[in-house]
Amino acid sequence: MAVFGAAVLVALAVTCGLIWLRSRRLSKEMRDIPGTMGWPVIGETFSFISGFSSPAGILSFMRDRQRRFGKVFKTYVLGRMTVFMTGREAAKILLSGKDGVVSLNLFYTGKQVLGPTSLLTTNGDEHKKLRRLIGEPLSIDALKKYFGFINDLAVQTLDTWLDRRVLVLEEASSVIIKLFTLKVIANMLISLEPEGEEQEKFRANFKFISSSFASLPLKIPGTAFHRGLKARNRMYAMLDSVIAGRRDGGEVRNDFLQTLLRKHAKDGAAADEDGGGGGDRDADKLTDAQLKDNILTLLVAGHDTTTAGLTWLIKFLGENPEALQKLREEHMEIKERLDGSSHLRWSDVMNETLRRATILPWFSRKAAQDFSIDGYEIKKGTSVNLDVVSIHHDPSVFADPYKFDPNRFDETLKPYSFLGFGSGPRMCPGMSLARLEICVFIHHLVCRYSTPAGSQEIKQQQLLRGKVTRNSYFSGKSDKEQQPRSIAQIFRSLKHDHSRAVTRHGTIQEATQQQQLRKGQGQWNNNQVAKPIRVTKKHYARQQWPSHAKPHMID
Ligand code: HEM
Repeated sequence: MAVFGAAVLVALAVTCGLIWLRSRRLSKEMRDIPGTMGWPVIGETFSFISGFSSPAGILSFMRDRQRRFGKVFKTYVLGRMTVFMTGREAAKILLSGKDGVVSLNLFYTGKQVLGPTSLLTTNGDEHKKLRRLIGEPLSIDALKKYFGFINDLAVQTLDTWLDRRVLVLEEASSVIIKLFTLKVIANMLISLEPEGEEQEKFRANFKFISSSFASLPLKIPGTAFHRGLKARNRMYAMLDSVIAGRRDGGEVRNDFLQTLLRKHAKDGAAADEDGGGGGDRDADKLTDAQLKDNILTLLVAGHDTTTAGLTWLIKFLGENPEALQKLREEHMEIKERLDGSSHLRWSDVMNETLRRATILPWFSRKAAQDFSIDGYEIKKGTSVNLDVVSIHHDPSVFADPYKFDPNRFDETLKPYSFLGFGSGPRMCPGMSLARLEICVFIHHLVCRYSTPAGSQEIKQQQLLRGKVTRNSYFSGKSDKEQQPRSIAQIFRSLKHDHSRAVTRHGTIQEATQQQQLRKGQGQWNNNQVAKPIRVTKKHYARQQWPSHAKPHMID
């Protein structure tokens, strides 16, 4: 076993060394681009991680280098020579997709887990075709039918907080993921029931898949990558059986999978794994392999991001009572009008959250051809990253950029200045679903947890008294016993806890990435997003908290 371990370590060291040498050669070829490669093999990875972990987040790493080298600089981080660039002009070149200048740059582990026909592993015409075929069931109109399910689940999830005296932001995030975002997306894609054995199996497999995405590329039993691939196989077996059930005519559901199965059946029959045999007409149909790869892709890309968006939104609202009050007034009005068929219209607060939090801090691409930017030549094959955090905090576009000010979205923004959902051919196809989920959740949050009129000072008894049940909410009853809960109190504790987390570890996202590094899972994918840090019942019982997630007792 020890010999085997040593052999793996030697192989890893040799691979890292070779990658480093290749990167040095590339760096020499691009000697005009300012920047530093840092230490041999490690490069600037430690500064990158420590910048990431600072209160200012990745912005501190970027700002420091932008001051020294300018808007385009090279560095060696996370096992790659990479060129960071920022600004609206760079965004236009990298995101507009014009002339196929760049392609998406996913880590090896991500590619293997998501499969060769995922939206995230394809480029060019193949990618364009997939976007077209998959995008339709994610349009606003197509999503209307999920409103009822999302609405019920939001209410149920919020019910779990009703009797709490303490809410830790990381825990809130974990509840949101477990009870809301993951269930919404699994139900919307394949009608997975929110409770039961199948849901449990699905969640367990999904957890392995999620963590393998950002692991070391070792396909050895016991490693996160190996576990992830195994879980992927189990997930695909489950999808195969669901697909077979639908085709046998046993089950007809009103979900994403059914829409695609109906649309992409070959002459009324099933599409084959090979995707061939049907002539030109079938070139525009999805194969089963494409269907499965992309269901998994939507799951992976769709639930962590939405969870992070919701968590940050809760944090910012807690810190900005004025915005919270305005939002509450707006949503109380919506609530008056809500008759099951109205839609929620609200976006500024969410856009401002996505600007300040910048859930995907940089977008990773690979130069598909030589191109120039700001007078610098970028060679084909170079890893290039668009630093979105700096764009979102550019004072020439966003005055007082660190202020949480939803009103700034009342003005028309300059092109490529807000990239919360990206832009161009890779713009987020799940944007409408994410907006719907967040909007419905926040609607119930601000309507049900209230600050007593005219007072920001909430008494503990008010917080603990009474319970707003789902029925009483929908029946419109609002007697004192049913409206006493204070969102301000909860937010105050969230703010307290999160400011600690931010001070010690940067952001929720970074804290998680650090955890993964500590666990030896090494590198992460650039597109990785926030994961909850678990605070379990045991922690409460023993009063032992993960150091960055100590809860604040309200009383
Ligand atoms: C608040 C929630 C979300 C945020 C902030 C977000 C953000 C983004 C951003 C910035 C991109 C572009 C990345 C790039 O250009 O490299 C993207 C792409 C993507 N998103 Fe989202 N997203 C969210 C929710 C969702 C949901 C709910 C889904 C699935 C239903 C989803 C699926 C995807 C996919 C598949 C891509 C890749 C598209 C492609 O490469 O063509 N996202 N997302």
